[in-house]
Amino acid sequence: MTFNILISDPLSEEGIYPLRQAEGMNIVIDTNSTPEELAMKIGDYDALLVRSQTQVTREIIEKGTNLKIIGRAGVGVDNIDLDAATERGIIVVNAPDGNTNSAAEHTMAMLMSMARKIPQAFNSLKNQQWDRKAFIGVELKNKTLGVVGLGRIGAEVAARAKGQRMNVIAYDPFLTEEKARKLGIDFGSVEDVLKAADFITVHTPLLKETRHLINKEAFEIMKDGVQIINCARGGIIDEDALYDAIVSKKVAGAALDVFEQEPFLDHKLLTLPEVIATPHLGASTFEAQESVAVDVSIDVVSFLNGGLVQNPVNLHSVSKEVMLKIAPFFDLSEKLGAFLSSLSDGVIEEVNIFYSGEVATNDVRPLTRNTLKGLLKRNLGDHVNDVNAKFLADRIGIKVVENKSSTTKGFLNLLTVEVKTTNGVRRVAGTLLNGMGARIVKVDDYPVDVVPEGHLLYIKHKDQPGAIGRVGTLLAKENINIAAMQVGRTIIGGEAIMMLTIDKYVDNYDVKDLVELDDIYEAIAIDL
Ligand SMILES: NC(=O)C1=CN([C@@H]2O[C@H](COP(=O)(O)OP(=O)(O)OC[C@H]3O[C@@H](n4cnc5c(N)ncnc54)[C@H](O)[C@@H]3O)[C@@H](O)[C@H]2O)C=CC1
Ligand SMILES: O=C(O)CCC(=O)C(=O)O
Repeated sequence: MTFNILISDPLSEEGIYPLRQAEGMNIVIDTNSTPEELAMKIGDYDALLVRSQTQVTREIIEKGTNLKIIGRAGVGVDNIDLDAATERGIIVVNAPDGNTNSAAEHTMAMLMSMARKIPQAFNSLKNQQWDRKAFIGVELKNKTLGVVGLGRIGAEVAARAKGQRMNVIAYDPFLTEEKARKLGIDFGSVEDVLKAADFITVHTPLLKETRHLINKEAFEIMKDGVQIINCARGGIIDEDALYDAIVSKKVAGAALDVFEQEPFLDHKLLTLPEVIATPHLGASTFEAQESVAVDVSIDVVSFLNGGLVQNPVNLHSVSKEVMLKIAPFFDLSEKLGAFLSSLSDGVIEEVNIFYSGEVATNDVRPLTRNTLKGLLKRNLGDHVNDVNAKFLADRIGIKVVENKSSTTKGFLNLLTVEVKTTNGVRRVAGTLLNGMGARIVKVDDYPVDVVPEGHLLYIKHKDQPGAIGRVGTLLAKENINIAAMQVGRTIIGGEAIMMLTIDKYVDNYDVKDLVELDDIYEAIAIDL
């Protein structure tokens, strides 16, 4: 099988080695297309690899009819319409660790350059001026660095600033007093950080909550003469407010690697001598570029070959150890969902999934997604996958509830799926038998022992002599051969079920005559 891979931003050639080495990867590097051209050709590709320049808009994603995976060689995914990708079942992966060090080093380079006015002094010297008075800087030692966002990069910057003998105060929604103490830094609210700092550096993603986090009001509570760094994302700082704060001398310096609109050639902030800037170079080192390209290439190859990914962005991930424990249940969970999609009728309102036994001690969300995939595929088609199954269930208005119990009767592990529809409740339970594979062990309240694969027939009947014979005779007339059969009942002479494995595909129309027979109540074809 051959996969077409489009690389639309410059990626490190060494970094894409895992792609080049993998079998069946047809790699096209095209970094010059306009958005319109990209939209025209994206339909030919299975995977798209980008850095921050390509805007992967909803339009491009919707035209990517064969697209299965988008790889972002870097951290920020604000250039990718994640909702559109999720809706279409396209997985987005990134490379969150590969450029942390480079971005932290760039932040420190910007901090020091700004504090000592190095770019301004260099420019002056190039203009043949030997001016030693205009470029008096400030020391970092004993000054306070305020870090807003203490994630991977923020934490690295904080550690380096301490090496410069700075005091560090940080705010991050996940930062506790204890963690701060361990790192040897102070912690406080955003306001505390803004009020205390001589230098402020932001390291959050650009989100609704962080857009213009540093705005006019924020500048007002800062110390006079504060200096600001943004090597995270344009838009976290309100550029108009920053301009005014510099002009009014509230802010003595700004070091910017990222901007609200990129790329640009003219920017009003660059007319101010207090501002130094780089064109989004935080991750631009050989090491970082190789590392991020390797990370996404490995994920793309693995995913296209049916394997797991390390850094999914629009899919909840679990650790490798958990994945190893729950992976044996993947197929069973999807089959239980598929079984119920045939067994139940009416509009699905609620899905309850009960995990019992050892499996329940793990994070089972990937299994829940798989169950939903099996359940929804019959009506929504093959585009339902791990990425969009939960999204689609939510959109349709299906309530999904996970229930866990570490004990179970009889089986080491038991997965029970219950579907409530406008017509009632149906339930199926399955397990993995040691060395014997998956089994369906209960349908509604009836115990059975059925291998969940192939063409199955579920028949509900009265538990009395002759019922099985009548079913066999009618199926023989239709040339439907029975390969295996299981009968389950709760009380003698009451209602019972037959689970038949048959040798050919049939649909409910093919078996409609069964329910005309005496004492046969339901006959449903189930294809797994
Ligand atoms: N200039 C460049 O070339 C590069 C820029 N970046 C950008 O740097 C930023 C940080 O990247 P990482 O450290 O890898 O991300 P990360 O996910 O490790 O850290 C982000 C932190 O921001 C925190 N946060 C979220 N909302 C917040 C809020 N309202 N206030 C304070 N903190 C908040 C999060 O809790 C998290 O700890 C991202 O925007 C990323 O895109 C990353 C690499 C290179
Ligand atoms: O690809 C790049 O150079 C930008 C890196 C970046 O901004 C990120 O990883 O968030």
